[in-house]
Amino acid sequence: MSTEQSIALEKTALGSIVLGAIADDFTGATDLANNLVRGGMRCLQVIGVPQETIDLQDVDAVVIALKSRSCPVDEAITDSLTALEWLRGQGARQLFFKYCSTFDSTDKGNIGPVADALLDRLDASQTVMVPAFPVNGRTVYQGHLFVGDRLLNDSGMQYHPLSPMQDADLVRVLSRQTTHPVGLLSHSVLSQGASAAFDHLSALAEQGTRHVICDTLDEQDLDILAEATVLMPLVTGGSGLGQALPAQYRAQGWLKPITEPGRLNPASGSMLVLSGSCSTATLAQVADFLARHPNSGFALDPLSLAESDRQLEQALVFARQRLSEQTPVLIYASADQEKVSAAQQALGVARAGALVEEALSQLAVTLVNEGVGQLLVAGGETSGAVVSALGISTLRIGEQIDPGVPWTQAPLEGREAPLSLALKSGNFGGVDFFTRAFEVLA
Ligand SMILES: Nc1ncnc2c1ncn2[C@@H]1O[C@H](COP(=O)(O)OP(=O)(O)O)[C@@H](O)[C@H]1O
Ligand SMILES: O=C(O)[C@@H](O)C(=O)COP(=O)(O)O
Repeated sequence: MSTEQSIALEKTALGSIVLGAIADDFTGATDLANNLVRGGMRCLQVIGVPQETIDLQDVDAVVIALKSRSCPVDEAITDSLTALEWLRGQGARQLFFKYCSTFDSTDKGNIGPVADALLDRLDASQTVMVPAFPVNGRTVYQGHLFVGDRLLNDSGMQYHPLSPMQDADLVRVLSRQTTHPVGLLSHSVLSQGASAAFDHLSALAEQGTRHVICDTLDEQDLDILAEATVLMPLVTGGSGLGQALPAQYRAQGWLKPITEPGRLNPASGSMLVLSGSCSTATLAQVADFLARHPNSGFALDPLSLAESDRQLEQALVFARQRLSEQTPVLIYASADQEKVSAAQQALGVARAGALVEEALSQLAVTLVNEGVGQLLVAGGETSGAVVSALGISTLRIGEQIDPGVPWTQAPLEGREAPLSLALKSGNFGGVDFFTRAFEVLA
């Protein structure tokens, strides 16, 4: 650890929580919170930077969910720094900047600029970049990100509506987003263990290498990385590292023995799925749901939404009728690459996305008010829009449905029973996710 790192650590080592995390989207935040809970931490997820005092007495980790993945760079930096200051105010010993396991970003950012701003504010000289999430097939080798057996740029992510990933070489991708040197911790070093990894990071820090992309093939590599980086003021990456860090915090004596995660209240109310994700896994989940539940799905189209409110009203009528039959209902804008491109060409990328997010948010608010109690939202940006519209401020983490996606519960103003809510990352979950999720809850 460099002197700068130890000074920064000292500054953040005074208070109660162990880990403070800043997630660049809501599904990513839930994914990380889920893995921290699975690692034995008592974790609270908050939506945006809390404006009121929160009781953190029985909390080891706070994950702040931001909607900063696809917004303008300056906004992402400001929001992330505000979150950082709040977390430091709670005494976080380590900070974690959570982004997507598929490194979703553009040449402008926001991963590089936000990481730089956080490092500057912490007076720290280096951080690691560990996007891998092996249990969901995201691995990194020689700095190249794989999804299953495909390179990132051949995985479907090259067609993402907001952050198309057309380059799998993360050193090169990040080098376009920062003026600082980007290095690699290769698997050949990692396989020699935590002290070899630590020495390599220190040597790179001495040469001025600020960001280090880390190869990661499996859970064992994540354990090694967690051990090598536990004393860094700031780590960055996907939720895989989040599952490995708690054991290291425990080894440092920072955590109490493993606690049973608290159970959520029994779910109640009708079942609704809102999907604005166009990722490959979601498209298959939509198709599977429609095959299992004929006549229980309603498709939204941004081109129609742009014309008038008619389609939104029709969706509402449809949902009300089906929900009264006590079966899960799906309302989706999820569409294949061709349809998404057509909408984007006609309306612009931002407007097409915003129309869908706005429509799904309005439906969520109305239908939750009318009795939906079990809500599944597919898509990171989509979840950000829906959860914000519902005015939710905190989430308790419950049972995992599939790796990276737990059920959560959120208190809602003016309502006795909390809302059961699952926020599904675009590419996570088995093909029958939209059906099985409700069975898990039952
Ligand atoms: N049919 C469509 N045409 C254009 N954009 C769409 C369509 N359906 C959804 N979108 C937008 O695509 C984006 C998908 O992003 P997101 O919700 O983060 O999903 P994922 O988790 O799969 O990345 C959202 O902004 C959403 O509003
Ligand atoms: O790390 C991951 O892959 C997820 O936690 C995540 O951030 C996914 O984002 P979306 O696919 O946009 O939901």
